[in-house]
Amino acid sequence: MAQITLDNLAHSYFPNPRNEADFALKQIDHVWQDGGAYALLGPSGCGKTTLLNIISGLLVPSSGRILFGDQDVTTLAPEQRNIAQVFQFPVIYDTMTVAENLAFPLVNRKVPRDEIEKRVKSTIAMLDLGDKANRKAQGLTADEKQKISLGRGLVRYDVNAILFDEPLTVIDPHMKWQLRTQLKELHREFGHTMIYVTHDQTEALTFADKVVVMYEGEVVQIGTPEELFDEPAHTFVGYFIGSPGMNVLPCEVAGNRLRLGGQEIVLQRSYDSLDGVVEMGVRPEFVRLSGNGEGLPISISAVEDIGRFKIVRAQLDGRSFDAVLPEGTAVPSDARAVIDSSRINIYRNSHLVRGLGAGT
Ligand SMILES: Nc1ncnc2c1ncn2[C@@H]1O[C@H](COP(=O)(O)OP(=O)(O)OP(=O)(O)O)[C@@H](O)[C@H]1O
Repeated sequence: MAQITLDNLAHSYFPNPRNEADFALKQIDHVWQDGGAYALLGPSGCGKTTLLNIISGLLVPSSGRILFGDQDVTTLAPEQRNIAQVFQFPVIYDTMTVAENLAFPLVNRKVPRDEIEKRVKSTIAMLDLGDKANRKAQGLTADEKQKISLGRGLVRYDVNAILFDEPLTVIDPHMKWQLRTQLKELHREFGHTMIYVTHDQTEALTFADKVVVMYEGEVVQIGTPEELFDEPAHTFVGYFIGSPGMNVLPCEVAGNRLRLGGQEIVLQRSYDSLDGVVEMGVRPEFVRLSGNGEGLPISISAVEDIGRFKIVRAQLDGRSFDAVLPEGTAVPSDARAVIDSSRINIYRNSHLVRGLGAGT
């Protein structure tokens, strides 16, 4: 296992990139700690696969270096990097049995026979493929084939890292949860460095200790699930994480005063004068509704009862604005929105501004 360092990395698929937009991966500096469980999360086209392929060696970056420990591996081929990779679709041998498929990466590396037997047996048990061990892969379902693919990554124990590229896409929803939990347990037990690419926030947040959020070729935040929820570093993270996402509204900020919806809110922190586009962000979970005239005027367009909570869809200052209310909370007919000021984040040009100290 190894720490993986991305040093000044950037990649363009164009031979002569002319501007930022020509880069699928803008400049990235990042260290993946040895033994960490990371998720690489972002929408389609943000550069996740490009980054993963650079780490695995399928792609040589246009600039920058990649290090495993102290070794510069930037130009090394995938087979020289000692990495296991699991792709979106099964990569297995149809004519081999399940057990033979799992043994294959170990046989290739000349692992002793009794060790191979032990590893294959425990991988089969973990993936619940016991009754299929001696069946040819050919006749198995897509789910089962993908489980073998996962197994071929997990059966190896001496790898620098295991990379997963949307590995559960073809897996049945119920099984997804089960496999994710198993991956997490495995990580706890063996401590491999794992990098898991997904565009699904639930997958990322349940699997990873640290989530790396990408947007338009850039890493916009690296944090624990809690950090991404409490203090999104970029408005995109606010939208993308959480369901519904964070409310983001243009506003004016002076010192510790925020003006929104024709009213003033006293903030907990104070801000120097902010130029550019200034916005406030607050999670719908930190908004309550009042029926006594307190709070900001809103107009409610829908109330969705989800069971354990209600989502109130509204407009505030001409922008969409959501509130999440606990089960059983009444929605007043002339409701106004009361925002927990300690949970307001301030953004300048989409990036979080931290502000100073507690407000007065
Ligand atoms: N081989 C290629 N040649 C040219 N452009 C490419 C190539 N592969 C990817 N791109 C472009 O690079 C950008 C990043 O793509 P990438 O596949 O890394 O994103 P992604 O986040 O993995 O998306 P998805 O979730 O859809 O796989 C996209 O604009 C894509 O069109």
